[in-house]
Amino acid sequence: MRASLIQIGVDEDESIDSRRRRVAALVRGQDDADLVVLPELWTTGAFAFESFAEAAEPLEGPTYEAMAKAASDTGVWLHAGSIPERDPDGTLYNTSLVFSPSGDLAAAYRKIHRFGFDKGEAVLMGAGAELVTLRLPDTTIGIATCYDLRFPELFRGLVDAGAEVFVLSAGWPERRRSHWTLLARARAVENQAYVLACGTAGTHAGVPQAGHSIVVDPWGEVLAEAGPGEEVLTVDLDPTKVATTREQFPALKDRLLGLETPRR
Ligand SMILES: NC(=O)CCC(=O)C(=O)O
Repeated sequence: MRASLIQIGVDEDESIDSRRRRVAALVRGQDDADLVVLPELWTTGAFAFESFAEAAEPLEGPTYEAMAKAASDTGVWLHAGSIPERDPDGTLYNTSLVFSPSGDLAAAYRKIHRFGFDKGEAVLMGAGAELVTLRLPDTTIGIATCYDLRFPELFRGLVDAGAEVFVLSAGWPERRRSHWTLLARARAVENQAYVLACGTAGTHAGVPQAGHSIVVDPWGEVLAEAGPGEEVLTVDLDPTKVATTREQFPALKDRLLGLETPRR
């Protein structure tokens, strides 16, 4: 299974419309991939809080339309990153969209852990309440967004729901890049799962982005890591490695706490 993570440069000198067209063209260039992954809130930038309300879209808004078409034109599964979604009741959500190769919406995930403590996303957006997994032809993906990476219980929940590959869109800042790499590897090791973590490059709202999108295997080895700029990171995964790792080193079976306590 080939995955391409498109680490988009998100700077303020490019309009949202122009970036949307550019990203659609980048997706269309990945026709040898099975799964293409985009970052969090790449239309506005994850830290451009002031622009969320104005840029918010209904679920089936312009980004949905452009990405559904890009997925079907290219014939790939497309995790289109997240959009600032405006629910019909007016609430904003940080919502990730996944399209099938025919351009149908296969999954939508509203970010559960909102970043910003008592400001920014944490006060401007509502919290999602549902874990989301999706069966692809060769594996089951579990979806998470950026700050979620700090909450291991979310990933355990995804494992209990069958996830073998975590797909995480992010807009992670350079300031905390060491946490990004460490946490991506930790989530892979503790869950014996692949982690595909796609971030942004560039600077928006005065916050330099970390880049360094990363793919980690179920043993915690880094298979590929991007640099700081805009880049496409392509990697071949072997989904059977998840089951093999879990059989050969069955630590997940020794869980004693939680909802699904195995008995041996
Ligand atoms: N957009 C985010 O969720 C940022 C998360 C972050 O900066 C951190 O966890 O550190």
